This record gives sequence, C-alpha cells and structure tokens, in this order.
Amino acid sequence: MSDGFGPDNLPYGVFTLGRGERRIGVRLGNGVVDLSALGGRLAAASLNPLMAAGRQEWTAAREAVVAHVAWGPPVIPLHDVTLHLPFEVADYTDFYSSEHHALNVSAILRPGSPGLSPQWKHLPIGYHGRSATVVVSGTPIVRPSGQLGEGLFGPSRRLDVEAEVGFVVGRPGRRIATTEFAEHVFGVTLVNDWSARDLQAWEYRPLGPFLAKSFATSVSPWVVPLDALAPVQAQPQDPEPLDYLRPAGPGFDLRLTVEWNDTLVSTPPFTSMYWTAAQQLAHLTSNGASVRTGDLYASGTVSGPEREQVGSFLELTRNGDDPVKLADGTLRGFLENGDVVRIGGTALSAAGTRISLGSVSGTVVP
Ligand SMILES: O=C(O)/C=C/C(=O)CC(=O)CC(=O)O
Ligand SMILES: [Ca+2]
Ligand SMILES: [Mg+2]
Repeated sequence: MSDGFGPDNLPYGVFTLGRGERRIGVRLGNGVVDLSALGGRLAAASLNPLMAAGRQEWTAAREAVVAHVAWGPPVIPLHDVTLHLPFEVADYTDFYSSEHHALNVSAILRPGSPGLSPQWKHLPIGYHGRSATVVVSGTPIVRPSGQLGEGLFGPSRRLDVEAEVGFVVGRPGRRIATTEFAEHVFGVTLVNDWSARDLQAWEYRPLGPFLAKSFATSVSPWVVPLDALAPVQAQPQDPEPLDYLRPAGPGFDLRLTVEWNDTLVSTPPFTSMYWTAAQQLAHLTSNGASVRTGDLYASGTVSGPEREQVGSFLELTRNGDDPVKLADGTLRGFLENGDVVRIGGTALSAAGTRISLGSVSGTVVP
C-alpha cells in the first residue's frame, strides 16, 4: 500500500480530518502530508487554483513540496482522513485509443464487421461524457437501470468496468499543439468508466454511448503531477497522422492492475495505446473548442494484446460467455451486487523509479 509513494512521487489529493475543512495534501507512504501551511494556492480547498496557474507555478509548487517533505513533516495516517475529489471536474471526455480494445469490442459486439472503423487511425475517436457523475474512489456504484432492449426497462444485467488513465487539464486553451501538452496538462489519475453493456448495445447507434456510461465514472483520489513522470517513446503510427497531430508527443510507461473481489484478473499496459494524450488534447481542441481548468479526458479503455491484459470484463469474459473464476471459487461474467473492483497502477517516474498511481475502487450496490 505504501510502496511507490516516496519523495519521487508526491501525488496531490484533497482530504478532511474529522469535521475539518478540505485541505490539499500529498501522499507520502501510508499517509498524507498537509500542505495548507505552505500557503498560496496550496492553501485552497481544491486543486483548481493551482491547476489554473500554469506550468511554472506547478513546477515551483512541486519544488516547495519536495523541500517541505524533506524536513520530515507530520504524516497523517490515511485511515484518519477522508479523501475527496481532488479537483472540480469541468468537462469530461472519453477517448477510444487502444487498438486492441477497439478490435476486441468490435469482434465481440459486431462479429463479421471490418474491425476498426475507417477513420480510427486518422483521428482519436472520443465522446463527451457526464462530468456531474464523476465520483471519487470508494463511492458506491448504484446499478443503473435503463432500456435493455425493445419493451424492456430494468436494472442492467451486464454491468462492466473500463480501466483507463485520466488526464487533468490545468491551463485553459484552444487549438493546443501536441508540443504544448505539458503547458496545459497538470497530471494524471486512474479512471474507471463504469459501463452498462446491455443499455449500450441497445442505445448506441449512431451517436455513441449515452446513458450506458453517464451514471458514474470513478477517479483515484490522487493526481500524479506530470513532473513526476518519465516521458517515453510512444507507439509507432501508420499511416502518418495529419500535421496537427504531430509530433505525437510523449508516451508514459504506466502499468495498470484490475482486481475483481481481490482477485487480480488483468494487467493492462498503457504503453500499448495507439494515440497519445498529447494527440487527444490536440484533436479535442482542433476545431476551436476550448478546454478549461478541471477538464478531465480519459485515454479510453487500456487493453494490451493478451487476454490477461484487457481493461474490460466484456473482453475478459467474452461478453459473459467465458466467465472468469475468482479466488473464492465463484464464476463471473459481469458484475454482481456487492462486487468490488479496484484498478491500480504504477508508473516509471522521472527519477527512473517505479511509483504508484494509487487506485480507484468501487462497490456495486443494487
Ligand atoms: O466499440 C464500441 O461499440 C464500444 C466501445 C466502448 O464502450 C469503449 C469506450 O467507452 C471507449 C473506451 O473506453 O475505449
Ligand atoms: Ca471508456
Ligand atoms: Mg463512465
């Protein structure tokens, strides 16, 4: 639990102690260091003021935090605090940038179809999600109801997860070049894009996901600043994208884990993603649309080439047809009430070490 939360990481979060006010802290080992004494934007009740200030301020704040932590400040044990959404979510966008995921979903839901749609390798496909239902890790997930087919309304029977990486926009902008990515993106967080596959299959053509994904999206309580991460070479792209999507920008060596009721069922590798976060932001703003402080955009489900690397249960269990066996001996196709899913992850840090991205978990309730 405390592994990967050393001074090379220091992810930001927002916590309360008892009935106290919300404060910004950083995770250190199994606890939180209160940053409110550092004053300025670190004395706020959410990360938004700091996020809005821009890259120079972010780097200065991180230097101040590193120096503060080096003094050996008091560390409040995690079990004494309540963790909140670390930032106020402005708009929420979700991409679809894993080629493995897109091919798997297509083969499962649209057998016989060509696989990737014709534009897939020309632009990062995405949809606009619902920011009002982005919730912090630990928030119970109420099973959504909806139309499951013609004449059928009721609780979803095919409730699923999507393991994703979220990018948090700090500085507003429009027509953001891929080379300006680090000027606008403050940090990364883990995302679970809960998805009701039965609602989705019935509603999604031709406009894409609507109620199947709008009921809840969970995020980790920790935002790992971009400064903590090592940029790595992204995947090669063929055909070469248009100019506004070049250069591709950095990849990140993030390794996710998906646990279903404490059974590790998958380890999705972020390095296998086709489109980069810089290209996603460039595309999102290429028509003149603006992004603002607190915008969250998610990578899309992270699925690697292997069965045990997929980021959704739709893929893992082949739409429920090939259930997985959990450690307690029970079989699962989709989520049952009471099930707990925890998505975790580690990252290659700027210091060359492996740091933790924390985790995002949720329990399904009726
Ligand atoms: O291909 C489809 O019909 C559906 C795909 C998804 O549900 C995935 C989605 O939300 C985007 C992503 O997370 O990659
Ligand atoms: Ca998704
Ligand atoms: Mg969602």
